[in-house]
Amino acid sequence: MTKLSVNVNKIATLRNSRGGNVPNLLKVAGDIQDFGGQGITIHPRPDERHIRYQDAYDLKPIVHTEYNIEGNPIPKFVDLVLAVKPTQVTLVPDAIDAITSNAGWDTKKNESFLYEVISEFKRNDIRTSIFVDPVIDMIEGAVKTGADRIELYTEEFALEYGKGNKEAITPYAQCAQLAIDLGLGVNAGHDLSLDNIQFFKENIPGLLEVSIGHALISESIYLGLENVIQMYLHRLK
Ligand SMILES: CC(=O)[C@@H](O)[C@H](O)COP(=O)(O)O
Ligand SMILES: NCC(=O)COP(=O)(O)O
Repeated sequence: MTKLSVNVNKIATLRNSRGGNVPNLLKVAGDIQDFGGQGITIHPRPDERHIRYQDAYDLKPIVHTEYNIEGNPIPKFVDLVLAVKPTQVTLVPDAIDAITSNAGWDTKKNESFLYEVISEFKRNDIRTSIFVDPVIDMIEGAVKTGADRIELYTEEFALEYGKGNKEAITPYAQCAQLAIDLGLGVNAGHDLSLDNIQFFKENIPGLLEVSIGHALISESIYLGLENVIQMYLHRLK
């Protein structure tokens, strides 16, 4: 079974745009789990433009499914994760000013750095995953970092699949199989959506978890809009 972990960054983006508490991030996280979501993912960025560091603490008692915190392991992030103790930490090499995650780790160049931070998280019983491009060398390098899992960075797949290029799945399927053969668990995320998720799932062996935010929240708006318009019209009669 593949678990669905819902990334709630976009809920925090909307909340922060007005400075109040609407939408209420904690309520949304609770509702997602009540509706069957099997995990909550957050990706606090250093500028706290969506998830604030305080949110990571506030969500801890709310998340009774899998709690996944993603981010670049700068000291402030490492301290946060060690204090919150989520189920899983996913390490992402995003630059401070990146608009969103845009690359996986070079697991060969960063092997000793990753090995050290991963060891610290593992000593604290936090499962570790590292964000990687679907490149065989990077999967081989990932094993040496001691990570429990990889998260395949799926933006390229999503882009190509959207253009009709189903062959784009091939490097992902090969890397997933290699990861399994080498003893790594396989997660995936970035730009997965209702359009591409079934094809991705059907073609990736041993897919343990997907984390989905941007598309899922957008789809929730599209699919909820008609209902809400009708509710307003009813009140305006
Ligand atoms: C790690 C990853 O793939 C990202 O998709 C991510 O967590 C989303 O971050 P933003 O919501 O800041 O774009
Ligand atoms: N790890 C990927 C994630 O959490 C969500 O990515 P996206 O669906 O917002 O692109």
